[in-house]
Amino acid sequence: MERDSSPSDQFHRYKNLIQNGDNPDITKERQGASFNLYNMQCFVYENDHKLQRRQEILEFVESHREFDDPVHPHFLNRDEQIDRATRKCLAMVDNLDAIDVTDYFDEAPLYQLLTIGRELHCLSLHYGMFLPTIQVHTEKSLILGPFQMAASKAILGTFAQTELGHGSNLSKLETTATYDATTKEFVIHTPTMSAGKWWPGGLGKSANYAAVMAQLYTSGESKGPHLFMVQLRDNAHAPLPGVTVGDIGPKLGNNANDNGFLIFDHYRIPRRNMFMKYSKVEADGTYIPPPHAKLGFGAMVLVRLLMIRDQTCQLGAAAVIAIRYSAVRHSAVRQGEINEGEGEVQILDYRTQQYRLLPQLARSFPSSQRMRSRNSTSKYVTKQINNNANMELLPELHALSSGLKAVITWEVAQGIEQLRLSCGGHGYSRASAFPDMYAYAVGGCTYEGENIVMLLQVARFLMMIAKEVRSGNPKLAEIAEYIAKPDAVTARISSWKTCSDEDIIHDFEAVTRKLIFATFDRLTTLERTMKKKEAWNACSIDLCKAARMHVKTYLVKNFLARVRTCEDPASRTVMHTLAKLYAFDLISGGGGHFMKGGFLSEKQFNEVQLGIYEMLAAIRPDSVALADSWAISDLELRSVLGRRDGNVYPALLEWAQQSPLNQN
Ligand SMILES: CCCCCCCC(=O)SCCNC(=O)CCNC(=O)[C@H](O)C(C)(C)COP(=O)(O)OP(=O)(O)OC[C@H]1O[C@@H](n2cnc3c(N)ncnc32)[C@H](O)[C@@H]1OP(=O)(O)O
Ligand SMILES: Cc1cc2nc3c(=O)[nH]c(=O)nc-3n(C[C@H](O)[C@H](O)[C@H](O)COP(=O)(O)OP(=O)(O)OC[C@H]3O[C@@H](n4cnc5c(N)ncnc54)[C@H](O)[C@@H]3O)c2cc1C
Repeated sequence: MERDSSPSDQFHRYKNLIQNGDNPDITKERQGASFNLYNMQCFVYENDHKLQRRQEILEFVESHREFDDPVHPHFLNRDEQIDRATRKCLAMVDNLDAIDVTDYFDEAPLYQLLTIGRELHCLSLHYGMFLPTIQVHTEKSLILGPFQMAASKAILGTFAQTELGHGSNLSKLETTATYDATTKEFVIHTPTMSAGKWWPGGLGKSANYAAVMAQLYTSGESKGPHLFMVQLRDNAHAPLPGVTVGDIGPKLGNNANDNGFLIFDHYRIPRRNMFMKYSKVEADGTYIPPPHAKLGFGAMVLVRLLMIRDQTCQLGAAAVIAIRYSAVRHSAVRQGEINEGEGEVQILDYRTQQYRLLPQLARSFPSSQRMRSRNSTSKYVTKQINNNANMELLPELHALSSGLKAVITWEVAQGIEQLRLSCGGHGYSRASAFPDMYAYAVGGCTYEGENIVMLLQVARFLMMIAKEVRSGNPKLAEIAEYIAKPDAVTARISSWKTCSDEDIIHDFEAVTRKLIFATFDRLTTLERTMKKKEAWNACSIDLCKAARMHVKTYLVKNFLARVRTCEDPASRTVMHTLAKLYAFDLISGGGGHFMKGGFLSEKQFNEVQLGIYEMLAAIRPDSVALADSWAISDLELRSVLGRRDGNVYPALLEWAQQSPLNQN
């Protein structure tokens, strides 16, 4: 039987209805902004040079055909996804001149987003961890060879640390590297099933080398986990004898990445393949320890810092999508009319919708800003370690990177989910980009240090500071100076219009201090009757709460400080309101901590709630322009719902048209 019309015909009939030009609602929103978009974008990206570089990189990618996608990636199967990502990846690294490759925080991630998209791929670990491991852990005199080979892709590597049985607890890893002084080799071995490496990205099919974390044994003694450079596959890419390797199968996301497993059977590598910048094994087997026991974990610290910025940008992009969509979407049901009879409203006008969107938008700014200065802190710390063997800043950097990683990846993942829900049914479609964003972001809560485990590392640092403060002889890191300030009995917060930045900071610091000392007192009391580790476990929920609050206080202080540097008054005004919304929303969410002991009165708490509602109304007219201030191109956003021109419905039809089910 002949059909009236194919899906394709029907689609083309609709396509004729596509309007030319931008959606009028979104244009009107842009015209109503209270600030100059360019000035705001310069503030967000710190200067116009960075903004200009974003545009140049976009133009470069758009003008190179090898970055095109003949088929929309959403409609590919896993093999095709891996092929596509690999092809793009190679094109990307063949054109590295387009970017400043040393700019890990801005240009490199942007370039990758524009070329491949939002997912880990076959070379993510090569560039994200293998190269940094070589940089951080190879002796200066030896670095050139391996670095050049890795940089030129003569070898492709991954970072193989996690095992089937142990991921967080590095001290219990089971893979062994036993030094044989007679042959001057290490024997790498997987002694049990749980010792098999599991998860390393790019290991399944792509990598021919790995930085392998293994327990070092020399002269019959165990020396703890150390890193080794291990060749896994030969020139024909077949696994070498003694190496069993493969892919671990599909995951929640990042399926273009071939995460893999790895088993060693008494596999021998030369002595020089141990990464010996900090600790060494001499030819006769003598062990030389590192200047600081945890220097071997340096590459992880660097990647945690990189993740913070990258993940925050995902939240920014998710907020852009949801805000733009909320400006073009109208509520069609009668109860959706705010004033009956006046017709449908933009969903952006619902206060509940603003409450879903704007705190997430606010959340996306502070951590992205701070990462720029964290970048210089990490460079400074690395320099100190390299030049002077100065380890003093290491605990601070570890606590800060672990804490920010844990708080931000969690907030980003939750934020993306909230923003997805705010887009109703269309948020559930992959066309929106939310499912891919969420899958990417939520992985960050686990990899590079499971979030709770990371918070407990921050708590260790805070308990150490609390102990020093109580002993009256504190040696305080900059991020912890407030812990030694005198107690405050009452909160200062008042109406959002009148309360100062100092008032907000005062209250955050006071509440965090109380939380830290209450936890410290509970811990020390329990330690009188329990073993230390049992007492720690009994207190661990409070320890995590204190750690989270410490990180949030840090973020609030830095957001407010950054806003003060904004030179354009109109941009500063709206950013300041956004920073206050961020702080007030945190107080509202953490009300229990603030109201404990009557620190924040009920009247003040009501002011906070009312302040949030009023700030939502104040920011509402600027919300689309604020989303635009992220300066994210459509290619980077990869979302039908978030397109700049707001022409969502025809684009959704066009996207669905590519489904293989519609091809016959
Ligand atoms: C593009 C890139 C994509 C990335 C993809 C993902 C790649 C990966 O996931 S790779 C695998 C990542 N794995 C991890 O992150 C594992 C997480 N676990 C760890 O880091 C550790 O086991 C950890 C920190 C939890 C505990 O370490 P452990 O040796 O047991 O130490 P612990 O006994 O708790 O603490 C010892 C001391 O060392 C300190 N310390 C621990 N780590 C560090 C560090 N990195 N730097 C400085 N100090 C540190 C602690 O602060 C503590 O100090 P103190 O005694 O003064 O309080
Ligand atoms: C997408 C993805 C990519 C990855 N890529 C790599 C890679 O390239 N290379 C690599 O080596 N690894 C990689 N991993 C592994 C990753 O680093 C580990 O999964 C991560 O470190 C957590 O370890 P785990 O899986 O053993 O979790 P576990 O430690 O088993 O955690 C399970 C639960 O136990 C809790 N827990 C564990 N220890 C404690 C504690 N001391 N106190 C309180 N609670 C605790 C955790 O909070 C969590 O709730 C990847 C993982 C994912 C998901």
